[in-house]
Amino acid sequence: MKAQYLDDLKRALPRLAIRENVSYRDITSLGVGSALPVLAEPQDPEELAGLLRFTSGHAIPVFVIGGGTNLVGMDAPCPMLGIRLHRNGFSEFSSENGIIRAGAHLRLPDLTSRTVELGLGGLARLAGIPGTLGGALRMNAGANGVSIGDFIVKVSGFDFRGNPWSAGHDEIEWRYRGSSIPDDVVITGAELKLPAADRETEIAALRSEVEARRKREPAGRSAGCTFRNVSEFEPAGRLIDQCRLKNYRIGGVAVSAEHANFIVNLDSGRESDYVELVRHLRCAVAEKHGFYLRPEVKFLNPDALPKVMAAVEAPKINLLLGGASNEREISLKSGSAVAQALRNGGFDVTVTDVTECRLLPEMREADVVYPVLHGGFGEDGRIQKVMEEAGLRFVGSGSAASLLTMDKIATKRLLDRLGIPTAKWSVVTRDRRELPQNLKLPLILKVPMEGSTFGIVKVERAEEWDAALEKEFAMAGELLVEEYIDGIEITVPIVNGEVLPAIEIKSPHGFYDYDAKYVYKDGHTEYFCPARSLSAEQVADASRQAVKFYLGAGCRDILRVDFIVGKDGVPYMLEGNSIPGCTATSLVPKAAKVSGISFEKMTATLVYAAMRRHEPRPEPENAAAPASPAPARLANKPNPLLVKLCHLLFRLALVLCAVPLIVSGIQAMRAGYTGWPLLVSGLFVLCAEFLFKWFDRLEKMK
Ligand SMILES: NC(=O)C1=CN([C@@H]2O[C@H](COP(=O)(O)OP(=O)(O)OC[C@H]3O[C@@H](n4cnc5c(N)ncnc54)[C@H](OP(=O)(O)O)[C@@H]3O)[C@@H](O)[C@H]2O)C=CC1
Ligand SMILES: C=C(O[C@H]1[C@H](O)[C@@H](CO)O[C@H](OP(=O)(O)OP(=O)(O)OC[C@H]2O[C@@H](n3ccc(=O)[nH]c3=O)[C@H](O)[C@@H]2O)[C@@H]1NC(C)=O)C(=O)O
Repeated sequence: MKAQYLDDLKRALPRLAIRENVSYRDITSLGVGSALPVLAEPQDPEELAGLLRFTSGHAIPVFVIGGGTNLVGMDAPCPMLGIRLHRNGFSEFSSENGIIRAGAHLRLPDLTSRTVELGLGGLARLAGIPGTLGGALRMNAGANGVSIGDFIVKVSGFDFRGNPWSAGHDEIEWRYRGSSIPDDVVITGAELKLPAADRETEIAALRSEVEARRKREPAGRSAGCTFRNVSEFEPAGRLIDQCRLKNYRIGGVAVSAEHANFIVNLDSGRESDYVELVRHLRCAVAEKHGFYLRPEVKFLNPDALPKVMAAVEAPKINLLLGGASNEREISLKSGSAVAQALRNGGFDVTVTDVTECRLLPEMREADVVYPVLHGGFGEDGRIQKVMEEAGLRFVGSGSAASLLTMDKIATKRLLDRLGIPTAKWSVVTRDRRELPQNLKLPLILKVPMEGSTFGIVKVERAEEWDAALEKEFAMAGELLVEEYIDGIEITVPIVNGEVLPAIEIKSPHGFYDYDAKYVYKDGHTEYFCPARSLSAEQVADASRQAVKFYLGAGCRDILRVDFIVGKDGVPYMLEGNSIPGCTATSLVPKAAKVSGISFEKMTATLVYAAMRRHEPRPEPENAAAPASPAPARLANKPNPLLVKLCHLLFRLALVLCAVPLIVSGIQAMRAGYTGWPLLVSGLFVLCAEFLFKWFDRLEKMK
């Protein structure tokens, strides 16, 4: 059917090259679909501007087509007018003062070989990309770790109303396979700055890239990679391949036998076949790997992408970050990194910066809540309690285990109970502040409820004790004191009950404080994974103790357990972290990577662990969410004198009850009555305490 506006367009722009019913086989590399009703090919910027003024003035929808190497045509007639820049007016190539000016119609292989001829480097690794510069810029085309955006000085074009548009490198956000160049812009050219390079070397690099690509990728008709990679460690091609779907065919299209992320048109493919196959691959990968692949190709049909995405729905995750503790900044970084990893895996992620401990609507709406909060209410069990009470599924330990691992004094008590070696320790308060006599200097003073090494002070000499206490009492009224253990610091991550390789930490400060952990990044603190200075037995020993603590404390999903391996070779446990950091310098992702688990896989696995749990006691819909009370410190030890006094009084009360019973029993028996029940009851009451103690002992015997 002829487009109604066509005659008016021809009258308005008589020189404009217009083609009707152009087969998608002629204008796209994949070649599925029927034919594009109208294709306009402006020959210079002025004609392009005129065309855009006409289409916007007549409300005619348009789309831009470059080399067509990433496009999927449609079976039904396309309601949009296609605009393709004509070779004549948009293939400029010039070089002046180190700046290359190139037209948007130039194909990347052409652009690359011309720059290499001029002795310029940088682009050789992009030499095999078949699209035009325009398409490459819009999608920030890349290969082998290099993207076109890296070399751009300025991009120029026209917006869809026909007005000139341009933007400098820094005004554009260059993403993996995407840029912030507005959708309603036709790119006409760009300026690039390339480094000088040896011509012969670059020519050789270019040839080897083209050759490698020829071997790796299918020769038939395709639109390049179908899906974006989840990450460089989770390439879509491998994920599909592992589903054994090479050669899988629907109608006239099939998964390439050479590279599973390519779908090839076997000559008679329809758009509907292609969409069905993309849906099938997406479902298969979701089922086997738990990732929700996102298409890289562009569908002309506006209904196609929603249909593909509807094939399998990704879980909704509400990621909590920020918090109100000292560690807020770290949580913002960790949380953003986790959110990005989950998005790379195709999850539907909403991010909430929480500053108060309460239930929020987005938490209820999510399938899983993923708290990445360090310290404060995020890690001491309060937010977990709120979620448990609302029956929400969330990643990480529950409220009781969170509180236990956050509370350094409670942790010490548990370590003693479980027989896990730990530094000798004591507790000081404002009332009992003297240097514990049973501990040897140097000592470490710790604020019990702080994380990330906040509030840790080392006391080398007795004279430093009072000053150190003053500093620490500003943060808490009760402090943990422990003997300093000279040795090698290691940390053992546990993810879903699986122990990951231990990491050895070498801090420039002697001990791993906040600065060493976050401020100096990789440059100053050194990490070795696997640990380089310990024997396999020592690492195995630490791993066993870490698991003992993980189970003993009732933790789940994720835990990082810190140790110092002393000069005696014993791993002394310091503490557990139930929400360990996930920044660039964080340790759990490092260890996961060493054991072949990508960050994306690790975060996805944690989401699934939470999804499998059933949290009981759901609250009624829209119930008001009470602010959570501050947590009671775990096992706060009562005054021992008071306990002793109560015990004595209890014993006295027992004797006072027992004596009248025994006396009455004897008297009754003497008088010829059945007094023995009274006598036996009295004796029981008298012996009750000893009986309880005896039963307790029997129960504890293994
Ligand atoms: N790495 C590889 O091996 C491969 C990479 N590719 C990449 O795919 C992309 C395809 O390039 P190409 O074939 O030229 O593009 P296509 O013709 O396939 O068009 C793809 C999209 O690019 C946009 N586009 C194309 N030209 C322009 C322009 N002049 N101005 C504004 N937007 C434009 C359009 O986006 P919109 O619809 O949003 O306007 C269009 O939908 C490139 O990035 C290419 O490098 C392709 C195959 C293999
Ligand atoms: C093809 C495109 O870009 C390509 C680009 O050409 C190449 C070269 O740098 O790197 C990316 O492919 P890719 O990640 O699949 O790279 P490859 O080197 O082919 O494969 C990655 C890994 O997956 C494995 N792999 C790949 C395909 C397969 O069927 N089976 C398999 O196991 C490979 O063995 C390799 O270990 C880009 N794809 C994406 C989605 O980022 C495109 O954008 O259309």
